[in-house]
Amino acid sequence: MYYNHCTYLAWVSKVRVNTQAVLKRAQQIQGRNKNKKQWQAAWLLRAVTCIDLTTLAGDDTPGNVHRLCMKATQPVRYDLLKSMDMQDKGVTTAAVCVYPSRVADAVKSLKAANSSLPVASVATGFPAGQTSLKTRLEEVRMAVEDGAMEIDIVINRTLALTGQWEAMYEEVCQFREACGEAHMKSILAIGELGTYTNVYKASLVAMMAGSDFIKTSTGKESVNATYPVAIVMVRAIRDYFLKTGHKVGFKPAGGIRTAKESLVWLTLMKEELGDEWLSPRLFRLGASSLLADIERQIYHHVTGRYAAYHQMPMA
Ligand SMILES: O=C[C@H](O)COP(=O)(O)O
Repeated sequence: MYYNHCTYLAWVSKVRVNTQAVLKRAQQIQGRNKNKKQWQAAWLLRAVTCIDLTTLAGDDTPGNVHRLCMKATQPVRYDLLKSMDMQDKGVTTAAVCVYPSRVADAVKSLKAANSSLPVASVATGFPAGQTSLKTRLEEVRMAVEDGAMEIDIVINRTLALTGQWEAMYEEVCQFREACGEAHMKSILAIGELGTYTNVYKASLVAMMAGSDFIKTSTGKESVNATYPVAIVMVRAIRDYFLKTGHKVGFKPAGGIRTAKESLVWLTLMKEELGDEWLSPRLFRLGASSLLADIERQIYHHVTGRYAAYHQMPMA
């Protein structure tokens, strides 16, 4: 057990979220992105280092996973990095993220490239989580066995929506155990949780059960990473830290496509949780199509012109 049962149940049952305050704060944060132009490239590079570069498609093959891995190891064109004197700083994304059946391909590609980038894998019946517990646990173990160092589990929304928080806690504890040494990120699938109060409660339960990160979405729900939901989740992280001393990371994911959005996410982390949450140890951006726009903005910063997407290697 990661947390005293009775204390945690009492805490979860008392939770109430003030929706108006959350919406107001989210609005403020979006207007707060006033990074000075000369610092923007540095912030964009910071965003790159926090990306879990993702492919989660039915037509994933060893070939496109290999390209993804190569892009993750060299996410920004060498000439652009050189112009910013960053070519020797080892700029990579934080991880690559793939389906369990593609973990071995990603591990092989990164190893061949002499890269120590971690492979993350979604598991536990991603995205819906509607398979037997036995199957979900086995999936985690197999992904770890294939070399995944990070596992993105999906929580059981049925348990959350029916208020079975203790049962959810027990399940996530079992996922934690199945992960072994691998880091565990718990995906709440906020688009299916109904209320902000449920989002806060699910965040608490996931953290109490030993999650290293809590993550907004699978990218497959109709509502994914929104700023109001992020406020609720990062406040839960802050409250949990103040109460227990444990620092849990945050991963917004799903529908994040533009450099501008990545800057808002960084601002949100800095203002709500502080500078320590601005590094890949405690912050990730889960995204399949964000890097191209960031690289274009960096190109613009360096050259004063915008590049066409085809001028950037696959992102
Ligand atoms: O975990 C990552 C998400 O699945 C990525 O979603 P996205 O394809 O909308 O960027």
